[in-house]
Amino acid sequence: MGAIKTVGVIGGGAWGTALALTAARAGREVRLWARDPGTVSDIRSKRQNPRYLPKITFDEELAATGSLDEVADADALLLVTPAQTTRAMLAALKKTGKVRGPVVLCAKGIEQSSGKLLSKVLAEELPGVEPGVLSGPSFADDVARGLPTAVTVAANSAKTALSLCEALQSPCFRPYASIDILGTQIGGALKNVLAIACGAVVGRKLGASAQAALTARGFAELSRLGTAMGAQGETLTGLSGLGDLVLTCSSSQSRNFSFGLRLGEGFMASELISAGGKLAEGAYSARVAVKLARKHDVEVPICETVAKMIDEDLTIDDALNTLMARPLKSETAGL
Ligand SMILES: NC(=O)C1=CN([C@@H]2O[C@H](COP(=O)(O)OP(=O)(O)OC[C@H]3O[C@@H](n4cnc5c(N)ncnc54)[C@H](O)[C@@H]3O)[C@@H](O)[C@H]2O)C=CC1
Ligand SMILES: O=C(CO)COP(=O)(O)O
Repeated sequence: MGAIKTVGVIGGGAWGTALALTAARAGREVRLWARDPGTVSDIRSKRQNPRYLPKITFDEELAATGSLDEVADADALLLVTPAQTTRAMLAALKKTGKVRGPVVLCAKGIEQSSGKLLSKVLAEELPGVEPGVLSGPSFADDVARGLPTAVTVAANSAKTALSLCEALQSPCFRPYASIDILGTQIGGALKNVLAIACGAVVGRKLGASAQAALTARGFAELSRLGTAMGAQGETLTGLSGLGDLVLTCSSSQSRNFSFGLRLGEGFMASELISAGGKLAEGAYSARVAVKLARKHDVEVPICETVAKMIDEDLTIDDALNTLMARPLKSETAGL
């Protein structure tokens, strides 16, 4: 593929808008598709997305539109709608008949109905289109404000990964190229589930030691599943794995961590989910992550506990008892 001059961003939420700004700062011509007409008009007329990025006014002018046709033929597309909408969005893109560049998956999750990674969903819906994955420790608000951020950008070929990195690089945004598409997706999907557990521990005031233990044991789960599925070790310890896990497990800026905080404070998951509120992808990925782990014969007790808190309203105290009462395990091989 040649140099990327135009970037189409699909999704006018916090992350889609932040990535559109990133591509604009990198000198690309950017077209941003948003489902909500109010978002399109706010971005066009006020240079703001008040619903998803409150109190931020952009220096950059973004060409926002409600028409997928106007975006689909860009040199590269960033797909930035929630993970569970990926298949429908790809089908809608296919209908335009215009997709020609790589499609970079920016959502963090696993398809609930099939247990498939989003790259597999892409291969099924738009066969022949080059896949990409963008993931790593990056809060949309930080990125939109131009704070320094580094992420992993993976593609099947080094050439495509590098050209995507060049298309997005700016003084405040540093992408690292990778050819590990699979591994780059696993960290993003699992860290959201693990961040819910860390938030719950903090919400229940169980202390910083418990939070650190959970983050480290969470990383063991992410690594075991990633390794079993074929991820590269450097990916799991890199930005999209350990990097994003550390960020999300330690900050109430994370929506997944905040969802967990509420669970720790005594709210039931069913109450929180029925009240709507901000997107917490981990609530949708927990059960399917457990199923994926079973398929690969891997133990993921923290993810399993989060899945029970979400699907069965297991309380934080019962969750803690379940984890602490597990049979003793060795931390190292050979014991
Ligand atoms: N916000 C962040 O800091 C980051 C988010 N992500 C990931 O990006 C993905 C999107 O997250 P955000 O933009 O933050 O969420 P958001 O809640 O801010 O925005 C979601 C956007 O998707 C649109 N949307 C919802 N359902 C839709 C559907 N059925 N069809 C089409 N559009 C639909 C909404 O209108 C909204 O524009 C998630 O998977 C998230 O994990 C990744 C890195 C950072
Ligand atoms: O993925 C993110 C940071 O890397 C954003 O995390 P939350 O979706 O939990 O807010």
